[in-house]
Amino acid sequence: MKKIILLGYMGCGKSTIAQNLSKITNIPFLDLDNCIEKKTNLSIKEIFEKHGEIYFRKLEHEMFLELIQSSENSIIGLGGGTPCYANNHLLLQRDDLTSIYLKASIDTLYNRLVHNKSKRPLIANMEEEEMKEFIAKHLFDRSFYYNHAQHKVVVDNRTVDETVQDILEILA
Ligand SMILES: Nc1ncnc2c1ncn2[C@@H]1O[C@H](COP(=O)(O)OP(=O)(O)OP(=O)(O)O)[C@@H](O)[C@H]1O
Ligand SMILES: O=C(O)C1=C[C@@H](O)[C@@H](O)[C@H](O)C1
Ligand SMILES: [Mg+2]
Repeated sequence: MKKIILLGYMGCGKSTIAQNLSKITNIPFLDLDNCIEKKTNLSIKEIFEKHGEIYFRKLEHEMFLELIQSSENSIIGLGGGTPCYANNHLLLQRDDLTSIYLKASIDTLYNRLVHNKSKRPLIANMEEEEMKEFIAKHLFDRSFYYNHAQHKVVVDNRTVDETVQDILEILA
């Protein structure tokens, strides 16, 4: 069985969907952000604060490689920016992986992130008014990388269960 990679913008539901997919399929779930936190013993927020984003992107690339090179079956939830740095987007196309972009609109992302931004360093200090414009621009820049995924699932107006079903159809 190929490793399943879920990717997409912050708040698109990678961690939530991966956890639910894991319960149904019995395939273990690994969250790339959590793996980095465990390895460094620091939160993502602390890594950004203490060492800066470039250092985080290096750790992220190394952890991504480590996870896809292991022989274990797994569902891997990437960080929101993982495909956009260090040529990670090219790894999404490997034959031994199934990569799935969870595609959410600007409105869906804004509504999910606006009250839940403190653990996300890129938006933590932003006023609500500037957040929507930031998400719109950022998503536009990042879509090029996200679109390298082998599959795309639109998550707007879908429940967690519906999105999990959409993914199961891709895997069937
Ligand atoms: N239909 C849905 N599918 C997925 N998540 C949903 C849905 N409806 C609401 N949510 C909520 O949206 C949020 C999605 O956040 P989640 O942490 O899963 O995203 P993420 O893509 O892992 O973000 P990050 O890149 O910041 O780790 C959660 O609070 C989740 O409960
Ligand atoms: O979108 C991003 O660049 C990020 C998303 C999170 O998952 C974390 O990986 C970190 O906060 C950076
Ligand atoms: Mg997550």
